Amino acid sequence: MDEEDCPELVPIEKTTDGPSSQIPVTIITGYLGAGKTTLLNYILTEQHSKRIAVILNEFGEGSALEKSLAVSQAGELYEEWLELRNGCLCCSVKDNGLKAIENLMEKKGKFDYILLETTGLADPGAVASMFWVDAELGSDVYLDGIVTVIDAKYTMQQLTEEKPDGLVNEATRQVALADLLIINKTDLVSEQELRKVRDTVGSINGLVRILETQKARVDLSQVLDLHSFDIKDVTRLSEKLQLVKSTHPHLDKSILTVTVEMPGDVSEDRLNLFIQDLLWEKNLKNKEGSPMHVIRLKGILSIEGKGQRVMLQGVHELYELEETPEAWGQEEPRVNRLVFIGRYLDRDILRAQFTTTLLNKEDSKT
Ligand SMILES: Nc1nc2c(ncn2[C@@H]2O[C@H](COP(=O)(O)OP(=O)(O)OP(=O)(O)O)[C@@H](O)[C@H]2O)c(=O)[nH]1
Ligand SMILES: [Zn+2]
Repeated sequence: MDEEDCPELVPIEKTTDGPSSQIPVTIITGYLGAGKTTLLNYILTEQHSKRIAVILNEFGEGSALEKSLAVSQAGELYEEWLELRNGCLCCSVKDNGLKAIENLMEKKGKFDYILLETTGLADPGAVASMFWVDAELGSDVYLDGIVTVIDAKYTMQQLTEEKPDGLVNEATRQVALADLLIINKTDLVSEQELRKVRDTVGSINGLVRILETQKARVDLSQVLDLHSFDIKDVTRLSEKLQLVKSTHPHLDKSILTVTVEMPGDVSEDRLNLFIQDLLWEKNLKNKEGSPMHVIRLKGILSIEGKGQRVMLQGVHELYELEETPEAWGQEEPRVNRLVFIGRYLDRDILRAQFTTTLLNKEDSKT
């Protein structure tokens, strides 16, 4: 096999006994200056009963915590964790936060939630993927969700920014990967501008839940414990996937959401081939000949020989199929629902291609 073409990625087998014994991590992402640190400072200073550990990518100007933390500022990387009055822990790092999480785990027992801020230009997919592939980290923590903060005033400009290499820009990637989207700085725009932002981000990511804020003042319960990647709440996921509609592009060359729904059972082998063709080989093309580029993939599947619903999760080239505790009912029609978020996606072609994973009568005879 040609090693160059084929990434060394395999579907992940879960080795732990589920998320219950692990600490949830929420990734907070968003373009430069959108309000990520404001959100985290708000959470840190707010009274709540949770013991949250926060990893800031670095302290911005005028941060409420800046003064107290200057004391522990040693070198490039703050190794020191500051314990706040409300029981939270805080540190700041300059590189990606995974090292910080590893160090943090030495303080296990002192906190029950981790919030990780990425830098404004980070690809949250890359950060998210690390939780999946880093087995050592993965046994201590699990990814709860990706929260993207956007700036109501500048987001349209950021989403349309052209990258010289023709790649998807960071702002769009962050919106595409979000499980929760916070439209911040609503004080700076009119109701009309806000509606445009809402419609545009909704056209990119048809799955995302949207909140609107000033100074990132959110209800914490809407941000934490989303269970976006695990099988904790399959019923809700199934219902949610039923409601998601394919979207129409609002911006040139934009990313959009495509949904495919098909009754029947799929063959697990053919399903893996379909996903790998799409995510790894990238040999599915749209009508114009551009290779489809999937950023986020989610689904509930009915796999041959399995009594339980199977959940599909994908971020960039990584994906996972996991059997859920929820069984198909006796009389219930078995149906597959998939949601794709990405660029150059063509619904008809995806549907046609997905059909090849379905079992027909011939198959079931053999
Ligand atoms: N007008 C207005 N300004 C806000 C709001 N929320 C945050 N800001 C300001 O926006 C600036 C950037 O906020 P940060 O929280 O540092 O943004 P960030 O996303 O962490 O920025 P980077 O880490 O540098 O990418 C700060 O000066 C905030 O005070 C808001 O709702 N309205
Ligand atoms: Zn920040």
